Amino acid sequence: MPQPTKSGIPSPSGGGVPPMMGRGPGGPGPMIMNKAKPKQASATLKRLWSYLNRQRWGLITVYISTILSSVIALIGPFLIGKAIDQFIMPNKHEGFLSLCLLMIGIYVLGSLVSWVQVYVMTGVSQRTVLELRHDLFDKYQQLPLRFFDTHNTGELMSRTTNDIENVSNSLNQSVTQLLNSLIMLAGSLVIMLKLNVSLTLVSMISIPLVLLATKRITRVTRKYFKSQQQHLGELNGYIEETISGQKIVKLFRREPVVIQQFQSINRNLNRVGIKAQIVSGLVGPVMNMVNNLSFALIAAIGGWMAFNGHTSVGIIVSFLNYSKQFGRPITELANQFNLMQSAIAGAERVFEVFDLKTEYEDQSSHAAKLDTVQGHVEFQQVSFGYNPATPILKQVSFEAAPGDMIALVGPTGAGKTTIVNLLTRFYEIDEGDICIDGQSIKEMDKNSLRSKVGIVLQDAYVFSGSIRENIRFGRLDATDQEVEAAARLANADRFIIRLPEGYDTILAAEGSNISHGQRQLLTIARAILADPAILILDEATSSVDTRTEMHVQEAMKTLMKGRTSFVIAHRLSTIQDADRILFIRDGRIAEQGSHHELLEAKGYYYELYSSQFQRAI
Ligand SMILES: Nc1ncnc2c1ncn2[C@@H]1O[C@H](COP(=O)(O)OP(=O)(O)OP(=O)(O)O)[C@@H](O)[C@H]1O
Repeated sequence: MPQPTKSGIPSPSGGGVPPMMGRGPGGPGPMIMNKAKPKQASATLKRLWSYLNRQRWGLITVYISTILSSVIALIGPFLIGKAIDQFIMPNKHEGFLSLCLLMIGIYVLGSLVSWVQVYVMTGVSQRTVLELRHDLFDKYQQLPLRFFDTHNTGELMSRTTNDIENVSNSLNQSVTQLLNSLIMLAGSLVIMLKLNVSLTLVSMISIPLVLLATKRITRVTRKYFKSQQQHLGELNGYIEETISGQKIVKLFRREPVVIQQFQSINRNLNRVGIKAQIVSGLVGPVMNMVNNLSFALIAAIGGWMAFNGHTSVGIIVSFLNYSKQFGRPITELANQFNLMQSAIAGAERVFEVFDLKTEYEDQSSHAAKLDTVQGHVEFQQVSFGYNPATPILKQVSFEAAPGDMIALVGPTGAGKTTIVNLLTRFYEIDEGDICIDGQSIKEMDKNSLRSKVGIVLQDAYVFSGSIRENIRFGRLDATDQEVEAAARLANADRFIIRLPEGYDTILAAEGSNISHGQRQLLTIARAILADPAILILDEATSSVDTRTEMHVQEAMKTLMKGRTSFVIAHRLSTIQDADRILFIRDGRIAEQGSHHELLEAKGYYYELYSSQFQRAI
């Protein structure tokens, strides 16, 4: 079972520059986002709508309650006008109380319906973002490692949290308000036309002004909102890297540099944030100004008409109320369009990930599922580069018989890890072929292939959770007895039973409460439990003490028994009895043979061996 790696990027070696200094989102490779043509806002909205529309019944309830509350709001001013013209002006008391009670009843009902609308809409929008978050996380699990090489963790987290949160906030308000505004607009217009046509025409002067201003402002706000989200992603990425690399930051006393770099990213975010807020904040005052001007104009003209007996005071009061109601939805529509820009910006960043190809997309539905694997592995003229422009492996060919132990040695950066990365199809080869038991891995189902290949990485990765859960990650249906048996075979049992909580000890994030060697033993136990036919071992002997090293070596030997194993060896002492040693140099197999054959050949291996065991020769 392949172990999850945090990323495909080789872990920082602790050089003079902390890992977070140069790396940001983006970089070379074909899996980069944000380079695609900017999506049309309407296409994004349509996609967002398809998510929202999955809550059909909730939405229908929202529509009905919105229509009801809007109609109730439309009836109010009509009744006020009626009260003035029929009761107050003629000084008539009979029936006035009933009208007042009717008005109170209608407003109470209006509030109740609004509450239902808010309640249901909150559920609808929350479920929508729940699905969005689920689909995004699901997508992350299906993207090839290449994607994670070029995007940093914090930035991806930002998409899952901030961007989706933005969508949620906007959806919650916009859907109901948009509908409400449209109904109010249409309703007010119809009633106003009925009340007074010329005054209605005066009210409509503001519409083109509002439309023009909204169009201008929203275009700019969407750009700034998206930029704000991008900068926030960058900021989160930087925080994540700096916190993961705290040890190195402290060791190299780079706190001031890190703070300074953070400050620079923070300022950029602040700059864009201010712009986004200022521009979007313009909408309210601009709309209010237009509406107030139009209100004053109607009041003046209407007042003049009432003085001259062209219409009644009640009608003018009703009309003024409607003209306010007519102006409000226009302002709100403008505001909602503006707010929607933030949702669109967030959704665009989420959909960008959705549009990436998963690593299973090219896989044919007839891809072979492996049953039992003997473990015969053959590399045939394999060439590969992470980036097509820089080939890393060149024409690599070798063969391993079932149960063989193949050691890969050679200088750093020669391509040893790359060779094993290809065996699990973490990356696809450019040329040549890799066959397991005579069948090309290209034709195999990836999951099935990976279930036959176990990896124990140098950078032993454990999850937060109990020790038992961590070992069981190798095979989810394993019983407690099987988990413990695997731990015993891996020599991990000794340290586990000495812990106060034993197998139920909870490991902190990334296993920081146990030692590196212990983490390694756990990952060996995990691989034993998974029982793969083929094994990849990235030897980690440098960071553990001699006793632990002995335990790790012993456990690895147990693990390798009866399996085809590929061992990336850093110390040559451990691989002398390998069936074949491949000396990798500059992406090619420079030499291959047994330990003795290679010593006799007096080539690269001999040189390396001599430098490590000068006295032994
Ligand atoms: N994910 C990646 N994206 C791009 N280039 C990579 C990636 N991983 C490795 N490389 C490059 O590929 C080359 C081979 O790296 P690889 O990790 O296979 O070397 P290695 O022999 O395992 O080295 P080491 O002994 O230091 O682990 C190096 O030049 C490295 O920079």
